[in-house]
Amino acid sequence: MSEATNHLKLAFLGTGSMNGAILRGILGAGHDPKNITATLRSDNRAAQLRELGINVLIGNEDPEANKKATAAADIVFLGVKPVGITALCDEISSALNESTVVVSVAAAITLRTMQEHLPAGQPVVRSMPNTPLMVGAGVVGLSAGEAVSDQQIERVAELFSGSGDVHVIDESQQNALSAISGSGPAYGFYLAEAMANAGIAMGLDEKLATDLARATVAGAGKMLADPEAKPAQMRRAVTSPKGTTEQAILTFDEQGIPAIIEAGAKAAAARAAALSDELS
Ligand SMILES: NC(=O)C1=CN([C@@H]2O[C@H](COP(=O)(O)OP(=O)(O)OC[C@H]3O[C@@H](n4cnc5c(N)ncnc54)[C@H](O)[C@@H]3O)[C@@H](O)[C@H]2O)C=CC1
Ligand SMILES: O=C(O)[C@@H]1CCC=N1
Repeated sequence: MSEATNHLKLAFLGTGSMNGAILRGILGAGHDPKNITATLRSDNRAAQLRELGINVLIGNEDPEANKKATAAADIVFLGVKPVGITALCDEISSALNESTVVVSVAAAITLRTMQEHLPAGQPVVRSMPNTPLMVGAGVVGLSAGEAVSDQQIERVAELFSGSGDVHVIDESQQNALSAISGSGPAYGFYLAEAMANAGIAMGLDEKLATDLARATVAGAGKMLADPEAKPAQMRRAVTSPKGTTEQAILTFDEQGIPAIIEAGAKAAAARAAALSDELS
């Protein structure tokens, strides 16, 4: 991380699963914790966050928490649920400097919707991160609003790039990206869950079955982390002709697993499109 980026003051408003993961990724990449303020609604997880050396403000104790964090920040990450984003934009508008970059991590909320609830000309970035950022293995898609300069989007990209792959994309691709990499960690966990249950169904005890599934999906994921990795080729390397894996893959294909995964991803993207309309 460059010195200039390390010195940026960051505010995380609504520090739950996703903003918490981004924050841990950024700290893991070496950002100075003293330059980070996180807000929470209640003090449930405040102690945990304070252990990271960052400043924590709690909304229930200080109604100005989000505004105070915003006023001191160069970049503000909005990490509340999609339904809460426009109210949060309204709440912080008066505390923003004209050069403060507002980055939303919310699914479905468009740049246009945010811009309508922020001062005219405010630089806004729509992002779709994922939780593996917290272990330095994340993915994020970024789309810049009209007022964002090249330097501002580069700074946001640099912040994320210490803990994951960054893709700057057209906003029209955000829902599809969200359906693959935003929701995708849940698909990986779902696969591990289903594999563990299959082991139990074949008589393994729960702990052994879960350990086998967890470590195997994690190991495959580690191999896939190589940017040159080719999933289909790697799958074939495990699949001996007339061997055991081949029987599993044939069964998956016969039962339509690839089409089921496509249908699931399309359903996620369609939900994002519907939410965009509902919350615009
Ligand atoms: N969980 C995930 O894997 C991903 C989530 N997202 C997006 O991240 C956003 C947050 O989702 P999660 O982190 O899963 O939810 P979460 O419920 O874990 O986190 C939201 C946090 O914001 C706090 N909060 C709500 N209103 C607040 C306010 N006005 N001021 C301060 N704090 C406030 C809540 O108490 C909670 O701690 C959503 O918009 C979602 O679309 C995006 C990509 C992946
Ligand atoms: O399920 C959700 O709405 C969020 C957005 C992408 C992943 N989790």
